[in-house]
Amino acid sequence: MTTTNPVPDTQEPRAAATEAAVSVRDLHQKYGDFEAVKGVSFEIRPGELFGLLGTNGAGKTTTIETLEGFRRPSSGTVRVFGQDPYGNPPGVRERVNAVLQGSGLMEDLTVQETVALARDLASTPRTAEEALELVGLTEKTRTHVRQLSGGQKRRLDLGLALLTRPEVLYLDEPTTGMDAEGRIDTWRIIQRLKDEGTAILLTTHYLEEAERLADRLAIMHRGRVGVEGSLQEVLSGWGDRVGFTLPADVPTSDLPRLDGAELEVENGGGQLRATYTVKAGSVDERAHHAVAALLAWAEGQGTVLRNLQVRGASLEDVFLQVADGAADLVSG
Ligand SMILES: Nc1ncnc2c1ncn2[C@@H]1O[C@H](COP(=O)(O)OP(=O)(O)OP(=O)(O)O)[C@@H](O)[C@H]1O
Repeated sequence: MTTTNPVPDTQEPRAAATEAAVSVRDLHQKYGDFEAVKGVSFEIRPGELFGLLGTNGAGKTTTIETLEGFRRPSSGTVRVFGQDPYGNPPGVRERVNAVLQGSGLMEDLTVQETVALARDLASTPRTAEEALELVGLTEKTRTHVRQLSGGQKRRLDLGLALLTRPEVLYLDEPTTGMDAEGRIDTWRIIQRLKDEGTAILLTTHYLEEAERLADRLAIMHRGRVGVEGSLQEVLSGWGDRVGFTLPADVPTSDLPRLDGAELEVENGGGQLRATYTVKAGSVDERAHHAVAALLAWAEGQGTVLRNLQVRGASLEDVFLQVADGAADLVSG
């Protein structure tokens, strides 16, 4: 474990890396008759960041709130260090913290007063200086909360959550409202927490955030997980894209069919662009075979593949397919 912060001797040793810090098994959660979460399962180990992505209303916050112990599951189990977190019992309470969407900051307090108040409630907190330094608010100690920008308030929320040195940290859209610099700073802090062994559950609408930070991720839509796995697992299941501009004198119907590839033709700026999504064959070689077949076809036509591009699927491609309902319980 890489430790960039001093950890006092009074700290309990962190759980062994093989033991799940957080475990969610077939979680269902209902609001009255409406089922917001429909069978979600995942685990998070110490030092691991699990990214929970999804469309609006997919059930991410409901899942986090259940893990936090605000709600009992309608069915299924959630465990934090092997314990039921409902009601935030001792044994869970001291080891977990969260940055939630609606911050409970008191606008009339200064940053310093806010941190002091939170420290009073913690058993072995970081110093105020350390927490504020971690989130880049050292120069704002005397500023009133109401005078902080939206992004600075998110940083303060994170600083408060870090005071208790949580072993499990729930981050519900922690960088919403931050500028690009603030977001990158926050990613550094989150990376540091991971290196210290913190198990992190992150929800975000910024796909790049998940790409940078998540060891594993799931994309939810309407209460279900559409895809789950490491970034590489999630992307490799969705094929490589081979695209080119169709020569003006070649009709779409002349485009070749490739085994295991779907063809789409789009009109962009008066030009037709053909894109093959190649899913069949080995992940390492399928793009090569598709390009070779297309080059042979072009040569036979006496033409060239203009603006030829080859790329793997992006997380955005996968997200959009899940949101479209095209991905139904596909796992990496
Ligand atoms: N207290 C509640 N009572 C009834 N329905 C609720 C309640 N809270 C959430 N819902 C519904 O449950 C579904 C899941 O909501 P949730 O907030 O968990 O989604 P989310 O994935 O966090 O969404 P977003 O990305 O928009 O924040 C939504 O359809 C929402 O309207």
